[in-house]
Amino acid sequence: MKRTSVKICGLTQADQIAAAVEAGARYLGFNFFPKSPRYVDPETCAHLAAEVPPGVAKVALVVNPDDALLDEIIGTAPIDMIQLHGQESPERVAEIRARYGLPVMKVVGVAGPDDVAKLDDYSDVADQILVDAKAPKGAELPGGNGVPFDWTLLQGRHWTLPWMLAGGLTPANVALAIRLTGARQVDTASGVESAPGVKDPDLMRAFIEAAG
Ligand SMILES: O=C(O)c1ccccc1N[C@@H]1O[C@H](COP(=O)(O)O)[C@@H](O)[C@H]1O
Repeated sequence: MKRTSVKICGLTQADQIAAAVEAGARYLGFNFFPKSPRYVDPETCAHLAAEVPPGVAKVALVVNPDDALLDEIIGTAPIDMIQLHGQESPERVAEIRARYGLPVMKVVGVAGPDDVAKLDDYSDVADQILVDAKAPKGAELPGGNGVPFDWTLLQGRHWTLPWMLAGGLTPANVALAIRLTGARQVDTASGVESAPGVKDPDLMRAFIEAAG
């Protein structure tokens, strides 16, 4: 029996989805950030989403989205959850949650204790929190950089919302990350790829097995 729920993020091909589902992923992320090597458009996402069985959540990853983009995504593809990976304020998170009636996972990038404290700002407006590494200075992407943060920053912290750990997680380090943080949900994008945007079935299987 699995103890840890795994999200695999940035799927772009039907065969990758089949492999992720087969390996036991509970969440699949579709990336709508145009600069990402994992980008999909809403139409492509709708086709891919048709391959996802019930019980596996289809998550739309967006960065500081306006309503027009969200209207297009939600109106085109059967999305189960919205992942907000930008600088969305608590007010904007609440607005998006109310407008679409979908669960919202707000991402907070962490590099130090002040960032960890920011997680509390979202406890009344989001459904889940995703704790990611803060993007390195000058990085083109706000996430998906394969960089971990100091996991001990989360030790002794408790939140009322369900939360997920991300940031540079790989088959080699995910068990340690879980042990140090107590995470029961983990997310990976680049850590299970053979090249940027190309998910590797063996790495996805190894990641989910190592997460336990
Ligand atoms: O993966 C991307 O390209 C991406 C682009 C823009 C925002 C977020 C992105 N990915 C998310 O970042 C984290 C960590 O990724 P990694 O495992 O370090 O590669 C994860 O939540 C992805 O969903």
